[in-house]
Amino acid sequence: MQESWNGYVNDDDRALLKVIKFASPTSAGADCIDPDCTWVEQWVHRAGPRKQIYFEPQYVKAGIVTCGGLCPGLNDVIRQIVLTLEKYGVKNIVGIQHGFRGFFENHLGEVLLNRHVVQNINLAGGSFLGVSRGGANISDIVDSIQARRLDMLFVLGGNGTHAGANLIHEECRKRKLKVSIVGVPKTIDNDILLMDKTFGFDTAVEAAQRAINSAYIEAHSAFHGIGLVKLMGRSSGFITMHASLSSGQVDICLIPEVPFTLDGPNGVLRHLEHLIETKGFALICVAEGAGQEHLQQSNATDASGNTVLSDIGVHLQQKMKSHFKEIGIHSDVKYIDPTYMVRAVRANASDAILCTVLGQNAVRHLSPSLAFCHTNPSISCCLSHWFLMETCRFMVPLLGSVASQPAYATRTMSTCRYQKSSSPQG
Ligand SMILES: Nc1ncnc2c1ncn2[C@@H]1O[C@H](COP(=O)(O)OP(=O)(O)OP(=O)(O)O)[C@@H](O)[C@H]1O
Ligand SMILES: O=P(O)(O)OC[C@H]1O[C@](O)(CO)[C@@H](O)[C@@H]1O
Repeated sequence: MQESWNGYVNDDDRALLKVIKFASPTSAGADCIDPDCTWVEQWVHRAGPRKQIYFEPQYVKAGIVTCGGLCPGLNDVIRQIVLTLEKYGVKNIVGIQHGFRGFFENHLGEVLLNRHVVQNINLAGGSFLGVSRGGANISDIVDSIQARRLDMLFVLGGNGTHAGANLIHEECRKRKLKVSIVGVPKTIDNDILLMDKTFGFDTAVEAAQRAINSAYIEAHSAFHGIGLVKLMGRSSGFITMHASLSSGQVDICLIPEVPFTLDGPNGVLRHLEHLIETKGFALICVAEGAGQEHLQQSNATDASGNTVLSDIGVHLQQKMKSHFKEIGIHSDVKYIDPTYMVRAVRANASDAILCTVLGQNAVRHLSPSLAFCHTNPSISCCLSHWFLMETCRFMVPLLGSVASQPAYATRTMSTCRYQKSSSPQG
């Protein structure tokens, strides 16, 4: 007899990662593996509630950790993971404080989590558990996982965090520990090409509008005003581009993917002169990673090994001031750096929904066949399908950029949908 629809995802369900078959490498956005653009299907496990789960919820101890930089929506994901775990009957849920450091810095105790504790944490930005960079001593972390008797660990973070999560998973396998490591990709920069959109990005773009609008008003009101806004984006310009496009006020948008010259007939400074001559004012939006070639590099790295960037905003501000002084034209430069103001805010409605479904699906996939799959899963949404992807695929090489991925417009414009289920897993 045919089984009726029950709201569960079949373990053999798959989602297709890429849906366009390019006919030619010259087609817009084509990323072909050979000159014939041979079609390679990439199927991934579909995410969602499973009929059978591996763990006995009442005996499970689950941990949650947030690593890297802040991102709007972290609290929404933490909250939803806790609420969903509780729906399954898991009672022992703990938060690890301040990223991977919380595993072995003894003064950072576990935070007990339940629906009462997390009920309102989504009303604030930041991470309820705290974040940190550095401190990924894998062996110590796995010792700590063993000592704490964790059965599952939800790791929220970016490419560095996923590299760490992958190593933790491998170490657990080596020690034959039955610990399920689940990654939840987090990057405010939205530079994971496999996903429609990462949580926090939408909020950051929206929050950046205030800064852009203020810079516009300052520039517009001043005599020969030039407004300059610096936004986040270490190696990708998605926030800057989207914030500029949506504002409709930006004259010059500078992103890491597109090199530019400052001086000369095609330089930014010459174009500014033109804008001042013709419009009377100008507005520039720059991503923090743009134009690094114009600056002295320090070779310094942060605690996680990320390159510390030189300040392109301050550099542009100085260059513009001295340029207009040199050519004897008055200018009034107003510089706004709202970097942390767009990152520390609470998630907007669209990100809140994205985080809710991410949190739910991160918990839901723990079926017998997937709980300890060969490579640990990370949860994502692509072309409206929620899917599970090996965590290692979220590491550095898959990070995207505007220029290297012209197809980004379709990627960021498609939206994630979710199905509500009335089952306990729903
Ligand atoms: N290659 C790596 N292998 C193992 N652990 C890593 C690696 N890179 C970074 N980590 C660890 O992962 C954690 C977070 O890394 P990082 O600070 O680079 O942030 P991220 O996850 O990339 O997020 P963000 O997008 O905010 O930068 C840190 O504890 C760091 O030590
Ligand atoms: O100052 P922090 O906390 O190291 O974070 C800065 C970095 O974090 C990011 O926001 C990514 O999370 C980058 O865009 C930025 O370069």
